[in-house]
Amino acid sequence: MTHATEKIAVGILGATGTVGQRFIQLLEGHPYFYVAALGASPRSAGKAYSDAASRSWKQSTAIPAEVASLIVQSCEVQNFKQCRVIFSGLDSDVAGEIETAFLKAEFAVFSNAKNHRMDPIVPLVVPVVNSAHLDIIPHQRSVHGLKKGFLVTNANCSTTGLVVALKALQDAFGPLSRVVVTTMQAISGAGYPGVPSLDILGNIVPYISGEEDKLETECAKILGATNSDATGFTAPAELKVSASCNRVPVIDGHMESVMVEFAKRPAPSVDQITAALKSYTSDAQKLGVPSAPENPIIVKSEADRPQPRLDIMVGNGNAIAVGRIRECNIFDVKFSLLSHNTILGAAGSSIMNAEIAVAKNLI
Ligand SMILES: NC(=O)C1=CN([C@@H]2O[C@H](COP(=O)(O)OP(=O)(O)OC[C@H]3O[C@@H](n4cnc5c(N)ncnc54)[C@H](OP(=O)(O)O)[C@@H]3O)[C@@H](O)[C@H]2O)C=CC1
Ligand SMILES: N[C@@H](CC(=O)OP(=O)(O)O)C(=O)O
Repeated sequence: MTHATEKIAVGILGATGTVGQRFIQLLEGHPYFYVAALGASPRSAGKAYSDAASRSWKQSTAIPAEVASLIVQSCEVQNFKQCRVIFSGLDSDVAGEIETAFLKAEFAVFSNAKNHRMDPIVPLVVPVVNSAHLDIIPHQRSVHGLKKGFLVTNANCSTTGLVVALKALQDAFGPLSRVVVTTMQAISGAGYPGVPSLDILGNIVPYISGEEDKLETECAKILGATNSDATGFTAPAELKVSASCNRVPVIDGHMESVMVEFAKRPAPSVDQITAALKSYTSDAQKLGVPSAPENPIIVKSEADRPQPRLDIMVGNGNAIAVGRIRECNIFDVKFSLLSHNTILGAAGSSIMNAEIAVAKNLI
């Protein structure tokens, strides 16, 4: 059989960027999807992908041959008619309007950009945490008068790693009251060409524009639930998150130092917390989608782990690594976590969300 009869045609918007490239790499040989169209800015439109991305391609695998020769399109709906699914890695300066146009044209849109994340009828889904939030899609469709189209967003990449651990703790021990997180974020988080080498080599920059606000607001939406008629989301009342974000000279992988306080007393012990993190499972696993990691959380027992260079590919980049779980003399527990910012933190989550949407017959 041909691709078209076996697999679902997908388009990638922002295909030349850091996230777009990761989509192309992860979709090579994907069992459900094949790349049928690519979009980027007017600077790239009209060129073969291999020419448009010749300088910016930074993946450790080559551009797949069937993608290299595709002509990059401008991000207009009529250029993607053959696609059912749109993965967006668009710059947030343009993502809002372009993604809305694709939604209204009945595409299933999976976005990495911040623009629609806090929209009250858009699910903000980390696939190993809250895929149940896809239940709002029938309501979203009815609001927009759509039959097949919908829009799902991923979280900010630092939020993504954090909420996996927080969800495991919330499921096991009830509501969390306070979370303090300090991030050490890789330069690939800033896209390409990103942070100038003179700013980051041998240095740490204690500021990432807008990042702390996103961590502080997105966690509550993700850790909340859909309301009883699946027309909105309710956030956990108790949760307060405070974030401090830093850019560090690491290529891929966001590390986070996390302190957590539980709402209920007495707080669980370090052993109970460790066991809960190790045994955490997600709906993505239960649905058996191809990208779901066997264990969403890998607990490292060595005193000096996780580390980006050694642990970044846990679960093929779709799990998080947690270590240094210990008592905290201000809150209840503290630990370090690591997640892949362009896999689980971006393209990998979008792809797993789309796999889940297929499993739930939304596509
Ligand atoms: N990098 C990461 O770790 C994460 C990124 N994100 C989000 O994902 C999105 C992409 O990020 P990233 O890949 O890092 O960014 P990049 O800057 O590397 O890529 C941006 C992409 O957007 C395209 N683009 C820019 N302007 C336009 C335009 N006017 N019309 C159409 N396309 C345009 C670019 O095309 P061209 O090459 O032609 O200029 C490029 O393909 C952003 O919204 C970002 O916030 C989310 C989570 C993690
Ligand atoms: N701001 C993140 C990446 C990103 O683009 O996030 P967002 O999609 O929330 O703007 C980083 O710099 O590491």
